[in-house]
Order: sequence, then structure tokens, then C-alpha cells
Amino acid sequence: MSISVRGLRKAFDDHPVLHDVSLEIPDGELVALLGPSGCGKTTLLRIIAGLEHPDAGEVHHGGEDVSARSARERNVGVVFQHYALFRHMTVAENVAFALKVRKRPRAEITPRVDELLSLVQLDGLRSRYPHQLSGGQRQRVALARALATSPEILLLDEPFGALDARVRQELRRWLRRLHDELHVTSVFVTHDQEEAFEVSDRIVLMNAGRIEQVGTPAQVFEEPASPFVMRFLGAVNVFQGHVEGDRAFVNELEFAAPGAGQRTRAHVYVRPHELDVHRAPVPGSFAARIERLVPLGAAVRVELAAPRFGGAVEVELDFRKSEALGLAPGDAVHVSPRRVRVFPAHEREQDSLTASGL
Ligand SMILES: Nc1ncnc2c1ncn2[C@@H]1O[C@H](COP(=O)(O)OP(=O)(O)OP(=O)(O)O)[C@@H](O)[C@H]1O
Repeated sequence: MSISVRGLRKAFDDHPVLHDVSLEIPDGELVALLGPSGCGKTTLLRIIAGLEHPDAGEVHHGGEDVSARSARERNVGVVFQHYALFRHMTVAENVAFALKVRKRPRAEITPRVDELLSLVQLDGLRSRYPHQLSGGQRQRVALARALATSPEILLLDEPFGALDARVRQELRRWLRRLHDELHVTSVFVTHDQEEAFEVSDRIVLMNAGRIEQVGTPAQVFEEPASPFVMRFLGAVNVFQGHVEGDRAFVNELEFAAPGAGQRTRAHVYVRPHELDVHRAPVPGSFAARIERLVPLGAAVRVELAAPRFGGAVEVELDFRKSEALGLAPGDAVHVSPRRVRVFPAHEREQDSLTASGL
């Protein structure tokens, strides 16, 4: 079932949390709401669920305006970070709960619970109580319980947030497979980029109550719509310069910046893996000195000092390439960007750059 939110606004105690948020989620998609803590992800999810009411705007499920309906009437499945399982009920009783409340006949409940427990691969644990389960198993019970009434929308709020890294990783792969099997339109909240990238069809990037960009993981990573998205999704070097015409300039370096227009200050962003290191100057390179080499498994992080290019510069090189170049701390080298992204320098962005010491 598709989800559409239009012009949502929400404030808590006069403090605006969502500013005019609109979003379309097609039927069957798995979407991540990604953004820093406090940007409004959970509030948006709760409004879609009907657990919170917006000050303005509408929510449509399957093309129907459900804004006035309670959470119960929307038939959505919800999973929270902290497994809200009933402690005095067994796994099977927890999963059956929503069906019992809806007074479904026993002949329907028993096979449905069996089916759900097999779906979440917990068939053997039906008689256990929540305290006899691991965190990952509890979250799978919570998911089976959320799916019991066959909701057409599944909403998950940091479902793996309380689990350790390895279990998290297993569960997100499992969630993706489950979604491929069921195709229930699903929205999950996370502040973990890796999780959003691994699990979702599309990512909704939020910042301070607004949507910055919606796109596939590849789109938001390769074509970030704003400096915020560029900086939020992984490490980045930022060079101060200016744009003029359709070119960007940082000291003697020049880059394409289509549509830049009038001369104005700009920031040139380069990801560490999009910089090359050379022993001799090449066209478009700048001089730097190696400060530190940090092995990262298959790659090496080369930390450089380049005083004319904002001080510290970070490059991520293939391990073999760094070996072939025989790099060592103290070496004078030349660095050239393979790909840059240019954004005009806004005051707000300038403030945050200064604040983070770049
Ligand atoms: N019931 C509430 N009453 C008052 N303020 C609230 C309430 N719920 C959320 N807020 C505030 O609204 C803002 C957005 O909260 P929200 O939980 O939606 O953010 P989030 O992006 O999900 O953050 P996190 O990743 O930390 O969970 C925060 O400043 C939060 O303190």
C-alpha cells in the first residue's frame, strides 16, 4: 500500500520539529528515514502510524486520506527499538495477541501464529518467555507480532538500535530478505548510514525537520543534493574557493561547475577515495606532505598536510596502490582529485564548517 504525506507540520511546545514535509512512498517499497539525532525521523514515522497527530498536513495510505483515523484503524504494523513484548506471555502468545484482541477464531489464530513463527525462523522457541530470548530473537518476535494482522504497511523505529553490531548486521540482511518475500510497504528509522544503505530501496535524508533528499542509496551517495547530504554520508574533504561562470577555483586548481553563474564563494567537496596520490606533479594536482598512514584492511587512509588547501587532507587509497607508491610519513607527494562536487558557500554552511574545524 502506498504512503503519501503532504505538507506535514509539527511542533512540540512551540518548538517546530517538522516543517512542511511531503513524501511519496510507492507500494511495496522499503524506505529508510535517515538523519542525525533529533531531526524528526521518529515524529514523521509516528505521524504515518497515527500515533502522533500533525499540526497541519495530510497522511494518505493507498490513496485514501487517513489523517483522521486512529493508529488502530490504519492497520499498520509497528516495531519499536525496545521490544515491547509482554513479559508474562510466551512467544506464541505475544504473536497471537493482536489476533485475540480482534476476536479472531482459534482455528485461524493457531495456523497464522505457526506461519509467522516460521517466517521469522523462531518455530522452535514458541513456548519461551521474552526473558529466555536473545535481543535479536526478541526483535524477530516483535516483527512477527507486528505482522500478525497482515498489515499493508510496516513501520520500524530503530528496530535494531539496541542490539550489538554483529546481531544488527545479521538482522538487517534478514529484514531485507523478509521484505523481498512479503513486499509490505515498509518505512524504518535509522541514524546508521550503513544500515540504511544495506537495507533500503530508497533513502529519505532528513535534517532539522526537513527532507534534504530522497533517492536510491547510489543516488544520494553519488549525487548529493546539498552540502548536508555530502557531509552526512561519509568522510569528505572541503576546500574553500569560488565559482565563476561554469568553473570553480581553489587556488591554482580549476574544476567544472556547470551553471555556477556569478562570482561567489564556494566549497569544493572531495571524498577521500576520489583523490589520487602521485610522486610527481600531474595536471590538476597540489602539493602535500604525508603525516600518517592508517591501515584500514583493503585500503589505507593517508592523512596529509596541505597548508594552502585548508590544512588537513584525507585520502583513501587501495592498499596495493599505497604499497606500490612506497608511501611513508614525511614524504612530499602530489594529490589530484578525480571527482569534485561544488556548492556555493551559504552563511549557514560556513558556520557549520567553522564549527567543525574545517
Ligand atoms: N513528545 C514530545 N514532546 C516534546 N518534544 C518532543 C516529543 N517528541 C519528540 N520531541 C522533540 O522533537 C525533536 C525530534 O524528535 P524525533 O524523535 O522525531 O527525532 P529523531 O530524528 O527520531 O531523533 P533520534 O534519532 O534521536 O530518535 C527532538 O528535538 C525531540 O526532543
